[in-house]
Amino acid sequence: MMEGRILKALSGFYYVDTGDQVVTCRARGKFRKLGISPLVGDMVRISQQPSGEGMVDEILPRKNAFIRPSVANIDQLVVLASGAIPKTDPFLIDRICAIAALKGCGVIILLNKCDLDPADDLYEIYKTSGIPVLRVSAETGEGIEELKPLLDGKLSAFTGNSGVGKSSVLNALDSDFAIAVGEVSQALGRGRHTTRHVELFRLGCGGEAMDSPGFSSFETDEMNMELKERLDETFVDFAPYRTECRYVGCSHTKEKGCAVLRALKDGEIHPVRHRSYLRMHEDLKPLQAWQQKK
Ligand SMILES: Nc1nc2c(ncn2[C@@H]2O[C@H](COP(=O)(O)OP(=O)(O)OP(=O)(O)O)[C@@H](O)[C@H]2O)c(=O)[nH]1
Ligand SMILES: [Zn+2]
Repeated sequence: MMEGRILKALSGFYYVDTGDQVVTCRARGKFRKLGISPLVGDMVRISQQPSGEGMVDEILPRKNAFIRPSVANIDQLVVLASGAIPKTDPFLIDRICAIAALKGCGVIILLNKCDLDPADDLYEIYKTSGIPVLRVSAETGEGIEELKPLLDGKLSAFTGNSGVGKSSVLNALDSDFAIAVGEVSQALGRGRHTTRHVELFRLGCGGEAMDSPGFSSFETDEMNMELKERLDETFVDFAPYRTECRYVGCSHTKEKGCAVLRALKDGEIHPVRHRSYLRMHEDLKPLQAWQQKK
């Protein structure tokens, strides 16, 4: 009996890192009967069959799980953004941050391509939000050393709009990343941009990371009743105010005596953050309990 983390799931095989080796495993039939599939990021108990084949016997309790990409136990989302082309819409960042908060995941915002553009607007928005924000450049290496300790000991999922530099930053952190990803693509006979699977990569500086472009499809998959009910909790910058509103259940949209709106007026909450909140609040409005999947 060994324990390890699933690094990769491909064609019914699970690649489990036990610390000193990566064991290729199949999953016990009971999981399918129970309707559970082991996910990348899962901590599992495995055993070795007499034939030498590994078997996933048990999935240890998950900290969290995501639908697309289907991964588990993410400690933090590293949200890449850029002030240069492609310029990042703060609404994308805010949606990701809200869902991360809902799932008990940390967030770091990286303003990449700062060699081209310092992304002052984005920096202003997040500086006061309580979400760590760091300027980096995969090109010049700026900020990369400061980033390393923030990743150490954690499982981080790198996300952000296409072309923002996720792979480039991962390469700047550890040049073996490109090689590891390249090998997989070659084995599959297609480029990495078309590969659909997710894979964890162990960074030389400590920590594990995954490149997960799929997280931009968050808005459709993870916009659910729970988010609707807890939306204001997921805006960490509202935390000091949202319990101070005059009315219990205040929606922080137009109520009299709303402490969030007061903080907005006083400049304590950035207007762009509150605008994102209003937009999400509107988007979630039509969602009814009966529409919930599963
Ligand atoms: N000047 C500059 N260019 C960068 C930087 N980071 C990435 N790039 C360039 O931006 C382009 C996109 O970078 P990628 O790392 O492929 O972006 P990605 O986010 O992984 O893109 P997808 O895989 O499409 O999601 C490439 O041409 C990079 O060379 C940077 O810090 N500065
Ligand atoms: Zn309020």
